Amino acid sequence: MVVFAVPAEVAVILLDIEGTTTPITYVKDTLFPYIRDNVQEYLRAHWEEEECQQDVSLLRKQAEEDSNLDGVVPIPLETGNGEDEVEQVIQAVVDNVHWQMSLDRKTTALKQLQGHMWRAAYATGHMKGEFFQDVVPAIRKWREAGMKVYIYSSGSVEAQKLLFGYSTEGDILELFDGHFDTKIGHKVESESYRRIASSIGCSTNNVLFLTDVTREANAAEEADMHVAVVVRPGNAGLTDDEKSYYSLITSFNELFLPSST
Ligand SMILES: CSCCC(=O)C(=O)COP(=O)(O)O
Ligand SMILES: [Mg+2]
Repeated sequence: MVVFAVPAEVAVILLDIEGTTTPITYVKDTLFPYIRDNVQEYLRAHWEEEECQQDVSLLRKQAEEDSNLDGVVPIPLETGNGEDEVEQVIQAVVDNVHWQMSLDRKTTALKQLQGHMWRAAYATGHMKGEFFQDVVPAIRKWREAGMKVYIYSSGSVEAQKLLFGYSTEGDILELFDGHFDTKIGHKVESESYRRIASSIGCSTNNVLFLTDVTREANAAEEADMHVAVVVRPGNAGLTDDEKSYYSLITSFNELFLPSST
């Protein structure tokens, strides 16, 4: 087994979700289809609620920022012109969400709506969060060794809490010291990692970030975090240069903590 020796200065392990703790197939075959199939019905059922209107406003603002992108679907303002107009706006939101998802965009607006939609699906037992089998035992071991463990995902903090709160392993939220999403900044920007360390109250070099995406690893490393790239079944392939540059792990069991015997 290949071993990644965690540097002694590391006190915090920061984890990505999709492709790191959780199979990409779970996200692509369970989480995302639920959104595609249910977004229209969800919007019709919740349209009058403040939370839903806030989600729509954020998506509208994002569509304005995206106006130069190919295929973007603008979301018109509702002027109070009756049910037909509401249906047209809902259809625009549905088309915008489908368009963003076809590109696997990680905008805060899309992720916020998705988090709100998954709430009902988890609470009714329709979905349960899934993890690679090494994940939960390893996190328990790290915590016993005194490590703090945080999540940083493009999925909204609410969506993260649902995934870990309603999972095949039960409610395992207690295993995490905190959660970050794109509200702190995008995962491919190094400033986001500086903000995370500052919010935790440590230096960036006290943090080890585990992710499947090399652009994220690169941004974290630029901020002076330690990184290892996680290679899991179903993840995107790495180039030869990436394979030789990054420390790679295929299981959390390959992390060797300084206190391990
Ligand atoms: C609860 S996370 C849902 C998955 C998701 O929406 C996503 O975009 C995953 O991105 P990650 O940053 O975890 O790779
Ligand atoms: Mg990922």
